[in-house]
Amino acid sequence: MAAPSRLLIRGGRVVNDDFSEVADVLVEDGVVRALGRDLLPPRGPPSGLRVLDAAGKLVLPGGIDTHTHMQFPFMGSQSIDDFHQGTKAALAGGTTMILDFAVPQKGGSLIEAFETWRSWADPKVCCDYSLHVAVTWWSDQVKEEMKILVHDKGVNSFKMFMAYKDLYMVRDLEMYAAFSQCKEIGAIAQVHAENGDLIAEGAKKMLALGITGPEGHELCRPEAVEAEATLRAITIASAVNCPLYIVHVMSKSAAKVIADARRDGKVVYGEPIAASLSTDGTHYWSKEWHHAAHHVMSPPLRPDPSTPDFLMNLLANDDLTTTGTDHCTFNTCQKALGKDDFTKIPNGVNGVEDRMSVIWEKGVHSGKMDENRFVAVTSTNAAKIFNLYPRKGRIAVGSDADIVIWDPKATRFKKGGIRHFQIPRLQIVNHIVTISAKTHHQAVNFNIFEGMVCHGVPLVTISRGKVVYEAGVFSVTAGDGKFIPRKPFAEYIYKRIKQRDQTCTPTPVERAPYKGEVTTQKSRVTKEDATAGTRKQAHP
Ligand SMILES: NC(=O)NCCC(=O)O
Ligand SMILES: [Zn+2]
Ligand SMILES: [Zn+2]
Repeated sequence: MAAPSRLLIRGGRVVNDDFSEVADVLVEDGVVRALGRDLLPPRGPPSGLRVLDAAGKLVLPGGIDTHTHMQFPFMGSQSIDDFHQGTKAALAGGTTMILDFAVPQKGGSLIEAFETWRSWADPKVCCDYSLHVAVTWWSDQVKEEMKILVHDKGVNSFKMFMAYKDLYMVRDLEMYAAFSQCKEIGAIAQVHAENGDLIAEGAKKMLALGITGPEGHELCRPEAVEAEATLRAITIASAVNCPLYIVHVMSKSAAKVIADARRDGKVVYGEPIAASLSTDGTHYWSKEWHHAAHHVMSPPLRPDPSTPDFLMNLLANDDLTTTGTDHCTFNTCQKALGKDDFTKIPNGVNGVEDRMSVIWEKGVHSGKMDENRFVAVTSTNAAKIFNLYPRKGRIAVGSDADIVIWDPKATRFKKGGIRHFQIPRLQIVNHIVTISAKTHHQAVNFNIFEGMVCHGVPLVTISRGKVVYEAGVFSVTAGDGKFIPRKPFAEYIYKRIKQRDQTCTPTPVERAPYKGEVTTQKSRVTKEDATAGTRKQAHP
């Protein structure tokens, strides 16, 4: 990346998760150097300082998308957004960091998977990124590799799949072992919570009924299948006092399980995604096969149309904590691998470019959350959980200058008549964005948010001090983004865990030794003994 420029973002309303204030932000060498009123000298900007006027706009920490799958080899295909186009699209939507997943095959090395993903991402990424690593099987080698990944490679989160039977699915005892190791090395356990056995049986049943279309995908994995696995994962994590993060919360039932667990004091976090917060599973019944197929993801979107509102309310009140997208895109011809059998449709939807505007629209514009909560759920909470805070997820002196100048007002430029202008590949009318596959920057040829009108618009995106996207134009090159290593034992999640280890570990009851008679133990109980025993009990 070219030498970071000096920037002064002037007069905007700086929004953090806990506080908003009108202030200038001075950016130098990729970080925030100063924050305050009237930072511009009265004689004007010194040479080499670019001034961005943010009056009337919001100045937000860049978004952190906690869940993406760029160029993921999956279900006989590879997701079409690679680390280049996918991260460029992220920047256009106001997201300045993604957390992607390195996923080894069963029996494969976690470290090799991690290095493979790095070799794909490093030369291509346009925004900063980090990697979660999946645990798809269990052995001493996996246990050791988790430790190495944490100590030497900057990983502090491991994901277990409870679904995708025979591919990635792990069983309860494997999860117990993996969660125990996470706790030992200071990582957070993540789960894709769905009962893989029930799904496999349900899928057979649907196919036997002649249901081969995308509706079969939802029918074989109803809400209870997600809720049961969510509760099971929380129960296992709680048994080993390990912090747990439930990825892609898709249903009201699963969200209720998480909310109940949090109210019970469990250290568990739920991540709804842009899709589950704004659209629903009625699309699976569309008469257009390609339309229905483009919504196929796991867990599925829910046919209950009250789901998005419900999840957004829980996100607003902290029952749910972060937001991702599970951005894992496949073009129509790739989805068509499953044209005769829904189980073969590559799973995944878009969202990396859309998340910020969608959550603004459905969360803030709707009145469910304020601008500070918006920042909490789109960046700060993720930064805290994954130990990136306050480098990321905050605008403060010393933080990385990952900043978005955000226009929250639909008609602020209007002075008589509609100001309607078109800038390359982004259609804005009075700064209202209408999402469309025709104008988005994502590689995929379909957008599940097609036609959604959003009032919150990223005008300028700044990545580590450099303006990378402005008025529809990119100034970024593949490889400009950086891998951001993460340290273990994030205080935000581990303070409670450590304290509980000290104070909540069971201790034996101190009592005088039993001095009475003890029956002799027999190596094998005969039928006569058993009968005699029963008689003895019945007539003491
Ligand atoms: N979610 C999905 O459908 N595709 C990506 C893989 C996963 O996260 O389960
Ligand atoms: Zn998943
Ligand atoms: Zn995923």
